[in-house]
Amino acid sequence: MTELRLEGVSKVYGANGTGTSALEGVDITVRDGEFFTLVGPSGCGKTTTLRTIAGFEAPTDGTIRFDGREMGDVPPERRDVGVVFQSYALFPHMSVAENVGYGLRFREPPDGVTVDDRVADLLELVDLEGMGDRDPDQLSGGQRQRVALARALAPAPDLLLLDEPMSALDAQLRESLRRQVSRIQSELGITTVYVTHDQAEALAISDRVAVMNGGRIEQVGRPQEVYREPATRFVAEFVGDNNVFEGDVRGRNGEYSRIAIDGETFSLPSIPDGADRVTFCVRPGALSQAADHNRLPVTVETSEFLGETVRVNGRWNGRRVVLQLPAVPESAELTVGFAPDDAHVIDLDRD
Ligand SMILES: Nc1ncnc2c1ncn2[C@@H]1O[C@H](COP(=O)(O)OP(=O)(O)OP(=O)(O)O)[C@@H](O)[C@H]1O
Repeated sequence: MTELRLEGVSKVYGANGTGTSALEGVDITVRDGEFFTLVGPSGCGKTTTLRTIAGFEAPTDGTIRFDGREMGDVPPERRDVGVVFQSYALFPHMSVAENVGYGLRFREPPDGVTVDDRVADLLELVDLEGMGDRDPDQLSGGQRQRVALARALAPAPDLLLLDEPMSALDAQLRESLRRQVSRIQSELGITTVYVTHDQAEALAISDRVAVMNGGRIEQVGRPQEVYREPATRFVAEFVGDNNVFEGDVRGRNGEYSRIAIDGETFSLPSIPDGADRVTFCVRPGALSQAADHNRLPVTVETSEFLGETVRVNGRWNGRRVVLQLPAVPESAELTVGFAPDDAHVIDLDRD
């Protein structure tokens, strides 16, 4: 099994590196057996990162190592990497079994088993036993992606790379495939890098997540860390709904700091001396009408019924505010508050 390391990896497309800068100094360590996800908006460099790991693109700068071994001169077919792309990319004129067996064209099956046995094992692993004789066009989208996964896993690669493998599927199928991928990954214990623009999917499926933006890594952490303790404003706003505020630090009040925003005073957990400005965030679920601290009046603009809760979009002094309430509010004006400990400080500045 394999540890993957990216050290200062940059990529500039175009002749002589004069075109688009897609990656800027990306440092990532993916631990042996880990399910690691690259998440970020369209164009942030996720696919480019995956393609440089696979060897389909050469980095302009930096180093990629598998278990300490530099991959610079190693071509893709000698990297022991299984890749699954967004589109199914199955061969339409080959049966399901032939598609899976195609993964073994460069390599003998592991442990001396026959190709047929290996293909049968893999079809069982992806819950497609008995479907080997079908053509790809006799399968659903989810089943085709499972064939693609079986094909990638056939030669027992050291590393599995998945580039938005579920994005062409409907929501229900996506969730069921997500559970299957998760089960298979932990059964095999294979080091996996997964790419998605869907932050909810990233949080649900990963051991750790790297949030990318503009070719850079904004934060790497466990899903709970990235969600509860975003390191940057971008992460706070990209991962789940959030409210980000900026205020002036106005001294202490016991164990709390006093913060002024538009002349109103708020209490936050104690802020280190020397900071004049603070950027902090409060999750929608932490803003409640019952809270008696840090109250702010909100003008409701839209309400979205989500089943268990209602997402309310509103404004406070011109700022966008998102609330998560148990029911659609009865009035267009309401006051909510938050407990100081529910605020997370993102950034501190001096004037
Ligand atoms: N072959 C290429 N030639 C030139 N520029 C490219 C090429 N591939 C990607 N880019 C550019 O590099 C940047 C990163 O693209 P990349 O595909 O890695 O992003 P992404 O995060 O995977 O986006 P998406 O989620 O839309 O697939 C973008 O600005 C893109 O336009």
